[in-house]
Amino acid sequence: MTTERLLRIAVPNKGALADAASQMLRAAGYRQRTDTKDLTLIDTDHGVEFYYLRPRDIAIYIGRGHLDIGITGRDMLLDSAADATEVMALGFGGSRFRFAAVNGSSLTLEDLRGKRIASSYTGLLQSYLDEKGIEAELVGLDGAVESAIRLGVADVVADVVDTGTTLRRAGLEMFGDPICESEAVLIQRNGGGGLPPVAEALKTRLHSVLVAQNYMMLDYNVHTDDLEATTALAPGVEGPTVSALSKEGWSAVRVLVPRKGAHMLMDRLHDAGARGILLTELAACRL
Ligand SMILES: Nc1ncnc2c1ncn2[C@@H]1O[C@H](COP(=O)(O)OP(=O)(O)OP(=O)(O)O)[C@@H](O)[C@H]1O
Ligand SMILES: O=P(O)(O)OC[C@H]1O[C@H](OP(=O)(O)OP(=O)(O)O)[C@H](O)[C@@H]1O
Ligand SMILES: [Mg+2]
Repeated sequence: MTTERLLRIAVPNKGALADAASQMLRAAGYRQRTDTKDLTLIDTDHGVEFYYLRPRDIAIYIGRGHLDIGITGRDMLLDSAADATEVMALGFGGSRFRFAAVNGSSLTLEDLRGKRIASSYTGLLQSYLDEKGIEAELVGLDGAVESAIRLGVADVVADVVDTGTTLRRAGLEMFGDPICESEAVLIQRNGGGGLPPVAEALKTRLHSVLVAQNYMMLDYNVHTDDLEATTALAPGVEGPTVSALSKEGWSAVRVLVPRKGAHMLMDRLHDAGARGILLTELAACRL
């Protein structure tokens, strides 16, 4: 009998992605560590082993073939230039990578020529500048990049922006187009061969969590005369489930609807004759 090896999965151990990554894996049915000092966790039921690592290092481990699959930020994957590729966007940890300078400087991309630009993402930054044909001096810093201008080490910064609070507090303004639109992504080695079969189960389960987050279940009752109109408004994925109600001439309808616009849809269904409309959360979902 052959025993399949465990699938080695990298998960951010700290920072902006760590909690949400573990939560998503839990929602997909996997065990997750309960003590943040644990470096690994084996889930034998699912044939997987989790390694909790710095998000910046995850693409390196995967690109060099020491781990199979993992969660990191798209910006970090691109910055690393590792031999790894994005498999699935995971819908959390959204941020933009932007240029910023002192308030009122009103710089443009062209003004970057010959400037000193501080960043923790010099790989990503250099590729962008090369693509735009701009030569500048890059100053690599580990973090808290927003202070680099005030401290005189750089003229401009390129950094991760979420709410923009950190930039505002540092008296900086963004300029130019976003260098990268990032979010948490599932990554694997380029080529992707040789993974244990449970890798496919992981992708399916994560996808099912995304669907469950993006869709809701809608139930309503409707008179048969209005059924065509209401099902046209909410056709579902493969068509709604329609069952007979004990009340003569009425049907019960159950249908999956996108979360976005669900309340607007309830109003329109009501106008079209639907009654007793219920909107409920999905815990998980396989389409
Ligand atoms: N405030 C934020 N909101 C959303 N995403 C963020 C935020 N800060 C960072 N990220 C994203 O999370 C990922 C990991 O960044 P994070 O800040 O956790 O790592 P780090 O800077 O290496 O570590 P740390 O900040 O803990 O020293 C990156 O893809 C980044 O774009
Ligand atoms: O737009 P905001 O909502 O303010 O978020 C952006 C800030 O969050 C991150 O900082 P982090 O706490 O990760 O520190 P670091 O810069 O040292 O990595 C990022 O580097 C920005 O500084
Ligand atoms: Mg950070």
